[in-house]
Amino acid sequence: MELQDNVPRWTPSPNRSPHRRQESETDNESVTYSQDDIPFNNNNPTKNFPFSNSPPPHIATIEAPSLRVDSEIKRFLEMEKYEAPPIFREEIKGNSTTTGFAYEVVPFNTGGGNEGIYLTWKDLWVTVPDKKTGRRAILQGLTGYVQPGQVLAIMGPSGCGKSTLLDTLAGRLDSNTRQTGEILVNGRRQALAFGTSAYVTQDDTLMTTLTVREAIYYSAQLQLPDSMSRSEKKERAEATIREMGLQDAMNTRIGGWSVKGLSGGQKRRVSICIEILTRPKLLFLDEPTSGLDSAASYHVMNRIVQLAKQDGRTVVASIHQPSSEVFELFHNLCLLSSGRTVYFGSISAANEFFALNGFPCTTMRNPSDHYLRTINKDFDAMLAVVVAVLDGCGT
Ligand SMILES: Nc1ncnc2c1ncn2[C@@H]1O[C@H](COP(=O)(O)OP(=O)(O)OP(=O)(O)O)[C@@H](O)[C@H]1O
Repeated sequence: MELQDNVPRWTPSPNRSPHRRQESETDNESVTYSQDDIPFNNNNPTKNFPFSNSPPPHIATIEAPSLRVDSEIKRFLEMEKYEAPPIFREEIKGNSTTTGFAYEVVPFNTGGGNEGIYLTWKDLWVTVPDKKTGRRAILQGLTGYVQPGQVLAIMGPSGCGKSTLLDTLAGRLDSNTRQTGEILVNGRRQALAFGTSAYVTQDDTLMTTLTVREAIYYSAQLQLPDSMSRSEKKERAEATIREMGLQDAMNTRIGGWSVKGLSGGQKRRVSICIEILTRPKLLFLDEPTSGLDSAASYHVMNRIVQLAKQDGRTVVASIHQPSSEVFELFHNLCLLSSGRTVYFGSISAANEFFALNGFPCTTMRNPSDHYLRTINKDFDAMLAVVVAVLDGCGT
């Protein structure tokens, strides 16, 4: 199948769209789509899962998904269109044999001062032991970047590899995993210097008997360097509490299952506070909004985005199912499915990308719901059974 230059590799051509198949079996007819042509269809659930491994007959003509980076990142990665800083061009000259685009395209600052962190990864593979096949790939050739002042959201169905990608980038993989590919910090293969990054895990492991003030103060005393005086550490702790909007809860006990204390959202913010006390330039957040209602999620994410913008921090966050409001806070989106990149690019271009590929998001729909539902194939087997049963009943 011939592909147009500017469309992603896995794009089904309009002539081979499943929707067109339903309407006509002749390949020469031209078909146009409106937004309403391709809604999620409860009467025909199979229509909703274009990335099925074994699609039902009427969508069998879709190309097998060779999921790669989207056209947006490809555009970004084209050197001639990218105004690279001089030092960056020198780097490329010195590596003329380098073919990977992470080297060639990502703007970075090589200064060692207070500049932010440009993190890029290229052709990242992670495998784990597997009884049947020896090893199983859980990340398959991922490529992407995140830059200072921006928040990258890693999204995808459960088990697609979000936490694994986060762990890989943060250098926290389990010992039974194997990793290949490149991770570059400011354009170079180097380990993150001590104190430059922080990782907020999914679980809030906090001392339930402490108040917010105590938890953050003690953490500041323990984490901050000896070169800082006691009062400077106290000042830093207070500033951080304010940054995360916890000043009104300063004297509230954290609490747990037996003693009521902070709300779930406040606990998340205390966990984040503790990790950002040292002012890390790079922040990894695993599901920062898990267990939070949409208002609390918005509050937490909004604070994080503000912190990224105001201090030029680089933030990578895995996130399950953000509301529209939360989704719009992010700068870039890395959408994964079964360990592969489905989409990598700006939040604003994601809609165009899905529409271009025959799955436009209707205006009233939450875009993140739409993308996740479009790429999720976990329940295809069940849906195929349902369709077969319905067919058997003559419905
Ligand atoms: N160390 C490991 N050994 C074996 N399998 C692993 C390991 N780490 C991850 N996996 C598997 O890799 C897949 C991806 O896991 P991961 O936790 O990254 O997914 P996720 O997208 O974060 O999921 P969720 O949204 O449910 O938290 C899963 O099938 C998981 O079982």
